[in-house]
Amino acid sequence: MLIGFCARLTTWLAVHVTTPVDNSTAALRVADIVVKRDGVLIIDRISLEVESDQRWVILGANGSGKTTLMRIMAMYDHPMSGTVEVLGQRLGQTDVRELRRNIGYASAALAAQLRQDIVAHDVVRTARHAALEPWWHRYDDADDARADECLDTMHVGHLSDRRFGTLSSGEQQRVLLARTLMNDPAVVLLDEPSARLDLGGREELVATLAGLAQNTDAPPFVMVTHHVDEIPPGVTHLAMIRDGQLMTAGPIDDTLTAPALSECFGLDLHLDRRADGRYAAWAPR
Ligand SMILES: Nc1ncnc2c1ncn2[C@@H]1O[C@H](COP(=O)(O)OP(=O)(O)OP(=O)(O)O)[C@@H](O)[C@H]1O
Repeated sequence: MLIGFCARLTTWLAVHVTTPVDNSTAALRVADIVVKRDGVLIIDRISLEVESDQRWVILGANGSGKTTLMRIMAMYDHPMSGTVEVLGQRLGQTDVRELRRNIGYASAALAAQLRQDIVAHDVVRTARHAALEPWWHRYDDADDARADECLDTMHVGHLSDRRFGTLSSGEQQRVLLARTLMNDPAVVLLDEPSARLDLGGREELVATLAGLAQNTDAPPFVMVTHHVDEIPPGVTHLAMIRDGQLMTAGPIDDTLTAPALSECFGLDLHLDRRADGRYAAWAPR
C-alpha cells in the first residue's frame, strides 16, 4: 500500500508539479538577512542560495532560528536587513501576494494561523491565492476539483468537509501538505513536515519526498527537520543553523558529518549513512 501510494503521488507530482523554472535564476536567495524580535537577535546575517535543481534540508536545534528563516523565505515575514529573492524577484520590490502563489509552504506556524473551524477543503483551496480564508477571492470548479485531488493524494479526501480544528495532528499535517501541492508550486518549503505524524505516516512522507527529490522535473524544496533519519534519499544539500547563524551549508555529502552534527546539536554524536541513502545519528554511551 505504501509503495502504491508513493508511486501515485510521484506520478501526480511529475504531472502537476512541474512549473518551469529559469535555470539561470536561483529559486531562492537570501543574503545577509538579520532578524530581531523584541530586541533579541534571532537570525544573524544568514545567506543561502537554493538552485532549481537542488533539494535542501535545514538542521538545527530547538530555537536556532529555522522557522524564522523559513517564514522569511516563504515571504510571510520581513527581515530587518538583507535581501530575499524568490524566483529572481525581490521581496519589497514586487507584489508579495503574487509571489507567494508560487511557493508551497507548510508549517506549524501557518497551521496556527488557520481558523479552527475552516474546513479542510478550504485550507487547501485557499492556497490558490496564498490566502488563509476563502472569503476574499472567487474560486471556480477547477479550483474545487484541484483541492479535492490534492486531498485525495494525501489520503485525506474523506476529510474534505471536516473542520480543521477537529482533525488529529497527523490528519492536519496531511491537509497542510495537500495545501502545498494546490498551486503547482515552483518551490516548496516544508517546516518539519513529519512533525506529529506516526511512524507509518513519517515513512510514507520520507518516501514521497524522496520521489520528489529524485524527480528532475519537480521543483526544488527546502525542508526543516530535527532528525537525520527523516532526510529523504535524493536530498542534495544541507544547511546547519546554530544560534541564528549559518554553521555550514553545501552538498550534503560534504556537510553532513558527525563532527558538524555534534557541533550543531551540542553533544557528541555518531552518524551512519545506510546503503539506501537514509541516515541515523545517536549519542554513544
Ligand atoms: N517575539 C519574539 N521575542 C523574542 N524571541 C523570539 C520571538 N519570536 C521567536 N523568538 C525566539 O527566536 C528563536 C528562534 O525561533 P524559531 O522558531 O525560528 O526556532 P526554531 O529553530 O524553528 O525552533 P524549533 O526547532 O524549536 O521549532 C527562539 O529562541 C525563539 O524563542
